[in-house]
Amino acid sequence: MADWVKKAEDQEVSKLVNQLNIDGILPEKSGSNSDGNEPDVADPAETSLLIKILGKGLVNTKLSLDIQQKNPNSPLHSVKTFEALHLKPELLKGIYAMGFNTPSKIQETALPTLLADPPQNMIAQSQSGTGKTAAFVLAMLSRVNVNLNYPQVLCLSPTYELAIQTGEVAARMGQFCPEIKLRFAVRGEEVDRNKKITEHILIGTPGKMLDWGLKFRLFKMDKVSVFVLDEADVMIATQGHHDQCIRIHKMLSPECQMLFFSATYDKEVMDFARLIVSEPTIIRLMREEESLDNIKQYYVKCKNEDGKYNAIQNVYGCISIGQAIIFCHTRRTAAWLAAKMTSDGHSVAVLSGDLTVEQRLAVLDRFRSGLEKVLITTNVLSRGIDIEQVTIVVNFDLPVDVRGNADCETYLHRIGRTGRFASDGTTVQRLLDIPKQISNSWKSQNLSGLFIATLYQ
Ligand SMILES: Nc1ncnc2c1ncn2[C@@H]1O[C@H](COP(=O)(O)OP(=O)(O)OP(=O)(O)O)[C@@H](O)[C@H]1O
Repeated sequence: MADWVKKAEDQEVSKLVNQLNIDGILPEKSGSNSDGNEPDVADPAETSLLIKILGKGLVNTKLSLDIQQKNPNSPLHSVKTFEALHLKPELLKGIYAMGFNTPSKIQETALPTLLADPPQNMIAQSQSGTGKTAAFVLAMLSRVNVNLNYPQVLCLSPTYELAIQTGEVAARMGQFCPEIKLRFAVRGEEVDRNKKITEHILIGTPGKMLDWGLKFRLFKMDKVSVFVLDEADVMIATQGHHDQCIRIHKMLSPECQMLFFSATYDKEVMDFARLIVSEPTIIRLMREEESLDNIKQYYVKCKNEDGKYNAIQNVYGCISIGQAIIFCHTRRTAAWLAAKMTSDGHSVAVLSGDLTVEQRLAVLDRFRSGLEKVLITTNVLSRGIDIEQVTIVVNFDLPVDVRGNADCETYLHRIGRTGRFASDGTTVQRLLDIPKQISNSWKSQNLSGLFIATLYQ
């Protein structure tokens, strides 16, 4: 991320954005955040959960895999069918019952390594929805020895909700293997401290796992044979989780198979991975470069928020718009804009960080089904959420990072349909193509702010 911003800052558009009077609309960096006038930031765990729940099944991709092997003794191969993995028949039945016919792109290569004997360590990075969870859950279920009644598999997730999601996949995939016992190590789960844990698989959050394994010694960490660290990128972003994961990792035996999964590719994630996983096979599904060919970008210079509002009215006055998403910097601006647009007769929904995940899902459901035509939101919705029928994206406020610099990556996520972009900066270059010529009808009078609209064709 930091590299990306650096790269972007070197480029003209970034300078252009920074020259603008964005500071004037930045909220104060300190002080109370109860008035909704601070930048609304996305919580990575909540975003991840939202993406999972909203996901419409497997993301099919023709992208190539980047594979690196640290252990030359581990032969690498890929499979085109689940049968080729020689799984227990009950597990195969579970996979088919879930509607999986063939392995996904990442599963083709990851599964043989995940299931190999002797076990191999793995770091896998690929975007949300490409089949990572299904892959490691299958490995977890296949490694269990049901004759040994103690935890053999630990799976760490960053939050309660994400752990439950993984557990549900495990329960469905293992539905024909009732002898495999699973337990959640999450808040609210109480244990009898005088009894050892007998379940084979523990899925939970790092704090609870440390309590059960280290503080109360309810199972032996060094007897665990598979350790899965899921959503490692979100884990790092969650206060304290990084250190707890490392504490757990230190207690595992050197023979334990270490598996590490992440949807992002930042250096920080990779550094963390290297601490946890020795001699890994690294599998990365390259990120797709979003084609911006069918997207036209316009900017309108405006004096202030009222000027931006007039610009929106102009847009609505001169073209017919299906559905629109409007991004604001703060909840307060979002609420102000929503009130104004509503009073002008627009059907408006607001999605900001003060809503629970359930409420956000409800708002998105209504918007997706067309009940509202305008969705006003903040950075809580910048990544990974794809609403097909949206024809215009408006950056009422341009995204800035915590230091107040242009956040070009977030800009790209906002305007892109799926949030999938190349990491090599080529799309940044395309930002320079923002047409300098502005349609007359979009132009408002005294210009100093900036407003960018993106039209899908
Ligand atoms: N081989 C497959 N065939 C069909 N559907 C699949 C297959 N593997 C996974 N899926 C489905 O695709 C969706 C995404 O899979 P999965 O949750 O494993 O991806 P992921 O990469 O872990 O995503 P996330 O990072 O959001 O957790 C799920 O609905 C899952 O049931």
